[in-house]
Amino acid sequence: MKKNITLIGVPMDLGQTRRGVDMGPSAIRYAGIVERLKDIEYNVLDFGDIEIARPGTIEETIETNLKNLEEVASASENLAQAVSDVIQEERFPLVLGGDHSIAIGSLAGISKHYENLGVIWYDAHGDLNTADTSPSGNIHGMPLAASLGIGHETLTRIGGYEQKVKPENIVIIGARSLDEGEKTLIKERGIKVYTMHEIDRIGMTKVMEETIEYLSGKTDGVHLSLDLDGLDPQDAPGVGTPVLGGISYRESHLAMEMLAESQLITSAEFVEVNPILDERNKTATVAVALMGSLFGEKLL
Ligand SMILES: NC(=[NH2+])NCCC[C@H](N)C(=O)O
Ligand SMILES: [Mn+2]
Ligand SMILES: [Mn+2]
Repeated sequence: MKKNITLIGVPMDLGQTRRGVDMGPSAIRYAGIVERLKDIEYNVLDFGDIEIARPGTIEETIETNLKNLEEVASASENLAQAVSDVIQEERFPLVLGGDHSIAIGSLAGISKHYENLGVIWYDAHGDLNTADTSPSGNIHGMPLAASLGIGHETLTRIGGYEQKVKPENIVIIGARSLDEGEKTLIKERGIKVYTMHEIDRIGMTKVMEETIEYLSGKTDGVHLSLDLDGLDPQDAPGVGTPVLGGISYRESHLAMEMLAESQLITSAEFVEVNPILDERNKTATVAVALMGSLFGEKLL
């Protein structure tokens, strides 16, 4: 992994309806991410935050059931540019959310630098909805579909090009809440998914070994998109859409450590930290600890 990291905060809460997730980047900084990475010898720059328009301030020109579409699209374009610039400077982009809709912008900025980008989607959800299949109209339930080039044009065309990731280059880990349309898409496109069933059954060690093996042969870079709700709500309570029966804190550390060893990850984002719903900044603290492991922190 590269020794230079640039943090990009994305105080976005318009991809869903629970306020507070826009404070995620501050909470993660407060939990000590910069010091943590400097302690393990990284050169860390903090880019600051991407500007997010207040809801309703951009003129609505598109007829749609998607909430805050114009504002999410505008922030995504800005994020894509910032992330792309960081890669151009040969630094590792570490994006701090914000709700998961920001992955649309991250992937738009990252993918043009790779022929065959891999994506690890660590999440309770698939985030594979479109305007037609979404039960909520919340864009944070759509970023993976949009990045496949499926869904509303405004979202699939961010960055000026259509498909950011191929279905065979995606691995979803931790799934336990999928809508019907998402299940259909997973089957039709052949997306690899480790649900909680597989994690319980074969264990996180095997899940990560297989994931690393699956992606290392065919990708020239791998983006980790980690939604804190992939973890069990007991370990990460500060999230807007918690689902019982998730990945434990320990399993998650193991996963990050194995990714660090593999040296496969070339960009990452940690999303859905909502300090208002949290217990004494626990979820941001967990996020920082996981980032430590992802970047090679060791006890001894
Ligand atoms: N990034 C997230 N937390 N996504 C939750 C999505 C929940 C639900 N599947 C929806 O589309 O509304
Ligand atoms: Mn989720
Ligand atoms: Mn998600």
